[in-house]
Amino acid sequence: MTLQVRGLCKAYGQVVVADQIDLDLSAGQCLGVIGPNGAGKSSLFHLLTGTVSADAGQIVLEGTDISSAPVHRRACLGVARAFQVPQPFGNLSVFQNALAAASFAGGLHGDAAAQAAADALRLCGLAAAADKTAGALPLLDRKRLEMAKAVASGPRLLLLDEVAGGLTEREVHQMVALVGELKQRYAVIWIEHIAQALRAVADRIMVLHFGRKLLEDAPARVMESAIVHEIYMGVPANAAA
Ligand SMILES: Nc1ncnc2c1ncn2[C@@H]1O[C@H](COP(=O)(O)OP(=O)(O)OP(=O)(O)O)[C@@H](O)[C@H]1O
Repeated sequence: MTLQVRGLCKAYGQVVVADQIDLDLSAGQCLGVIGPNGAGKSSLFHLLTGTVSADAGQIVLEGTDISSAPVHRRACLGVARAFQVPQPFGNLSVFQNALAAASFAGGLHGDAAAQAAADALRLCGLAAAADKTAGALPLLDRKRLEMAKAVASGPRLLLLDEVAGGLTEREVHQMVALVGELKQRYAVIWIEHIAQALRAVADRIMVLHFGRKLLEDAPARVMESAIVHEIYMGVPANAAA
């Protein structure tokens, strides 16, 4: 098991962002995460990466308890995140961006870092763009680079934060194909508002609301569930029965 989370809790005063969250995820699996604005989706990623510390609960990555580990330690152990808004070093080349991720987040040096960067670019469809200036890439390629940086760091757990947001329908298909490739190697958690993208690649979808896991099930069952209709469309669960 790549990731085991037990009883994860976090509140900011009265605002509960994680309420006894349990998760189990293995390499080869993609867990989709949905929920209305403020449900606690981004907070879950902050708690997993360590940018925010939990009030209670346990996070175990490949058998190592990382609950109290700082951000850089978790990154070296294999927690990687691709952000919704790509944040490349705009003046550096695509390759240099991937190399920086392999070096600083992945802890690699010399040839090993260069190899990891090249492999990540190839996997993410950016090999031909390696020498381009990162800031000049079109949006889909900037998103690919965001994923490649995460891959170059040597992840075990890949956290994808709305990586399909802002893309055209055709580009969303390409992103789905890429996530499908990545999940064959890593455990993937994907926060995404685009339902058909999650349906296409997620093995399970978790629904968060006020920090609580309301549901975790196969995508089709989640999308058809009365709970999801209620929290997104205001249709009372008992009215759908
Ligand atoms: N540092 C903080 N201090 C106080 N409240 C916070 C803090 N970070 C998040 N919150 C609150 O916690 C709640 C959950 O926020 P979070 O960003 O996790 O939600 P989300 O599901 O990712 O929402 P969205 O879809 O809008 O990105 C929100 O009400 C937010 O205002």
